[in-house]
Amino acid sequence: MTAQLIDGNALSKQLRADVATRAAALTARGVRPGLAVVLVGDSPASQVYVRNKVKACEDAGMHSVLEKYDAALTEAELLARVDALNQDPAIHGILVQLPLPRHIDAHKVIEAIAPEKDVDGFHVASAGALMVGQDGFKPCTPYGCMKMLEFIGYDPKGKHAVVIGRSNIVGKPMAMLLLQANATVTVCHSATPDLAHFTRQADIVVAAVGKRDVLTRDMVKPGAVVIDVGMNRDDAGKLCGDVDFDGVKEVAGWITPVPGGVGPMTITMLLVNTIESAERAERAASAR
Ligand SMILES: NC(=O)C1=CN([C@@H]2O[C@H](COP(=O)(O)OP(=O)(O)OC[C@H]3O[C@@H](n4cnc5c(N)ncnc54)[C@H](OP(=O)(O)O)[C@@H]3O)[C@@H](O)[C@H]2O)C=CC1
Ligand SMILES: Nc1nc(=O)c2c([nH]1)NC[C@@H]1CN(c3ccc(C(=O)N[C@@H](CCC(=O)O)C(=O)O)cc3)C=[N+]21
Repeated sequence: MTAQLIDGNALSKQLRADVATRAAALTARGVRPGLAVVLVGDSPASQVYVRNKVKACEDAGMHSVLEKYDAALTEAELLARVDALNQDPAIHGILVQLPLPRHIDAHKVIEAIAPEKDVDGFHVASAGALMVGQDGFKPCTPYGCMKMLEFIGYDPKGKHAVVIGRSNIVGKPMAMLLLQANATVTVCHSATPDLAHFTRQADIVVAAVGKRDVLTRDMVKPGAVVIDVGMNRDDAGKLCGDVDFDGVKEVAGWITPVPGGVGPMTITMLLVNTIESAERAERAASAR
């Protein structure tokens, strides 16, 4: 059996067209949706991602501001910038690219972002809202993974989902969203003794570790949906995920590629959250 591909580029194209329509409508009503992306330091990988985000914004007809700072920027200076963006009515979403240099406390910076502009969904208020089922921004990567399941018409209800990884930005919120969608969820991590024992039972596997070949074909139940969040480089320097794609595609029912899978969906959901934020800001202004 050969798995069907879940095309993150194709789904992104659909969803971004809707974002562009909403952006045009908002702009026509005098509210140009705006995203600020803040990058500290000059890691080449971050530069690429950040440029992609800004370009995606512009393509959707949204306003975007890229603020780049030297790695020596102090925490106080960064907090002051975040505060200025919180006050700026032209900005509806603020993204501070992670990781930050070691001398800056990332938690402190994320908590400084106004929750109504937290389009990354990383603020404790957003995480709390997700946990208790209230309105708030969902983290873009897991949100994008849920959209991919929806796209293929796969309802997680009653299914066993295994999430590999428990970070605050991917694994934990992914587990929460799957739980909300009525899956039975298992979360595995570096202290899980026999990963394959769990993944072999899974109808849905989400790999979010950051290591190549974490999931191989012997670990996958035939027909399972396999979502690969990982972003790694192989020995030749080529981009690859956490999943041994060539092996796993022979047993899985569905699989996401890297590149062209979850990565573009993350950027798409960032645009979706930003447009949603701008629409909320417009409603709040008209209610005043
Ligand atoms: N496509 C996209 O849009 C995005 C991709 N990424 C990529 O996704 C990957 C994960 O990112 P992120 O969540 O931030 O990473 P983290 O490093 O924060 O988390 C990795 C998780 O994997 C777990 N882990 C490590 N080794 C193993 C193992 N051998 N078996 C099982 N679990 C293991 C860790 O366990 P423990 O908690 O015990 O340490 C941890 O929970 C990275 O490759 C990253 O680049 C991230 C964000 C967006
Ligand atoms: N505050 C913050 N928010 C983030 O959302 C965030 C972050 N920090 N730090 C880094 C991670 C990583 N991340 C990716 C987004 C898109 C692709 C992406 O578009 N990938 C393309 C390939 C890109 C390439 O060719 O290198 C693809 O998979 O097809 C990858 C990774 C967002 N992150």
